[in-house]
Amino acid sequence: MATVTAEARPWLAPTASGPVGGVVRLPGSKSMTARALVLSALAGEPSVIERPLRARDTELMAAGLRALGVGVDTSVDERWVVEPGPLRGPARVDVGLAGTIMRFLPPAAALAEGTVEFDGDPQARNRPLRPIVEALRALGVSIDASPAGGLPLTVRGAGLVEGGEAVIDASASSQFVSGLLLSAPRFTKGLRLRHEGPPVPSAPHLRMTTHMLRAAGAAVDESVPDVWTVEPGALRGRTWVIEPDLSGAAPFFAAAMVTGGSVTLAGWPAESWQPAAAVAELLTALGAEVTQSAEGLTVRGTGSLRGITADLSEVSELTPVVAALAALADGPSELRGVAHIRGHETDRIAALATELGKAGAEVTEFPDGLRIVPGAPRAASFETYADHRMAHAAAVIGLAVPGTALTDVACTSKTLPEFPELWAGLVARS
Ligand SMILES: O=C(O)C1=C[C@@H](OP(=O)(O)O)[C@@H](O)[C@H](O)C1
Ligand SMILES: C=C(OP(=O)(O)O)C(=O)O
Repeated sequence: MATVTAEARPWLAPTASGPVGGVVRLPGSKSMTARALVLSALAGEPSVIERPLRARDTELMAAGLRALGVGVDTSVDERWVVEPGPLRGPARVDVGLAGTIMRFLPPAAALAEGTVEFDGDPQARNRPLRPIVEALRALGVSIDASPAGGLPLTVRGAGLVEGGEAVIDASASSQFVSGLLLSAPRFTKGLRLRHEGPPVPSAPHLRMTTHMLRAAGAAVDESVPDVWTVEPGALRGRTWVIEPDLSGAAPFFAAAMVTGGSVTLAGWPAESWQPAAAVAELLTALGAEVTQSAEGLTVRGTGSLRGITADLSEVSELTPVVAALAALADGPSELRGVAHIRGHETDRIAALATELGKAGAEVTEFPDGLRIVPGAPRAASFETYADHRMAHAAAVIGLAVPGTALTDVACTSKTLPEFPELWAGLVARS
C-alpha cells in the first residue's frame, strides 16, 4: 500500500534566551479523538466531535472509517460529524504509524461484510499486533497476518463477530485491550477479556476507554483486576467534547521547567479523562510547580530541575520528554517500567540512549528503561526516527543547548502538525 509521509524537514531547535512564559492553545487529545471516532462510527445515530485533533493519526483514522462505509465529515476544524452506516469491505486502511489505528480498527473491520486490508509506514510493520490478532481469531474472526504476526493484515469480515471469552497478553500495549473493548458492544455475545502476562502499561488509557464506552451507553465491568466485561448492546451517538492533548502539552511544560518560566495550557477542564494528576506528580518530582485555575493548567519552573527515580509505566508516552529533562537535571535519573516503548514509533529506549548520549549525557539502557547521568551539554544533530516524541525531546534539549539540530521535525505532524511554529512562538517569548 502506498503510504504518503511528509518529506523530512531538518530543523534547528530554537534556544531560549530567558524564562519562557505564556498561554499555549493546543488541539484536542489524540487518544480521545481516536476513541470518539471509533465509538461514533459504531453508534446507532450520528455524532459530533467538538475540538478534535487534526493530525496525521486522526485524519488517517477518519479515512479508515470512511473506507469502511462511515460518513466522517472533517471539513470544519472544530466540529467533525460522524454518520454511521453499514460497515463493508472491500476496503484498504492505511494506518500510517498510528498504534491507535492498527489496534482499534481491525476489531471494527471484523464487523464489516467483506475483506479489509491494513498496512502502513515501513516502521509500522515492526509494531506489535500478534496478541490482538490471536484474540480476534479466538473470538471467531478470520484474519491473515504477516509471518511475524503483524502488518500487513487482512481481516475477512463476516458482518458479525460472535465474541464471548478471550485471553490476551497485553503487556506490549494497552491498545490491544482498548481496541477490543471499543468494538465489543457490537459483538453478538459481547466480550469477557482477561489479561495474562506481565502488567498492562498505560492504565490511564484503559480508563479513558471504559469511561468513553460508558458515555456512549455501553455496560462495562472492570471491577476484577485484568478482566474487562462488555455487554452486547447498542452504542449511542452523542456530542464528544475533546480535551486539549495533555501528552502533546508535555514538551511545552518542559520548556517552562528548563527555563524557569511558566506555561499555561488553555482550556483545561475541571474534570479530565486524561491523567492530569499523574503528570502533575511527575513534573513536581522533577522540580516544577503545577496548579490549575480557570485559565488552565499551569506549570512553573522553579529554577531547579531535579533528577528522579520513577516508574513511568502509567505515562509511558511521556518518556522521551522526561528523559530530555533528566539529561538537563542536577543529578542522575532512573526511568523504569517502560519495556514496551521499544515497540512504540521506534525503539524509544535505544533511540534516547543514542541521542541523549550525543548531547553529552551518560546513558545506560535497561530492558525496561534508562539511567541518565547529565554531562556537559553539547550541540548535536538528533536523529528523530519518524517519532514525534523524539522530536519533542530534541526540542527540549535545544532550549538549553544552542546548535541542537533535528534531522526531521515534520514527523511531529503525527499528533501536532503545528508543533514547529507553536514551539518557535513560545521560545520567542523568552
Ligand atoms: O490508547 C491510546 O490512545 C494510547 C495508549 C498508549 O499506548 P501503549 O499502551 O502502547 O503505550 C499510549 O502510549 C499511546 O500513545 C496512546
Ligand atoms: C506511542 C504513541 O503512539 P501510538 O498511538 O501510535 O501508539 C505516542 O503517541 O507516543
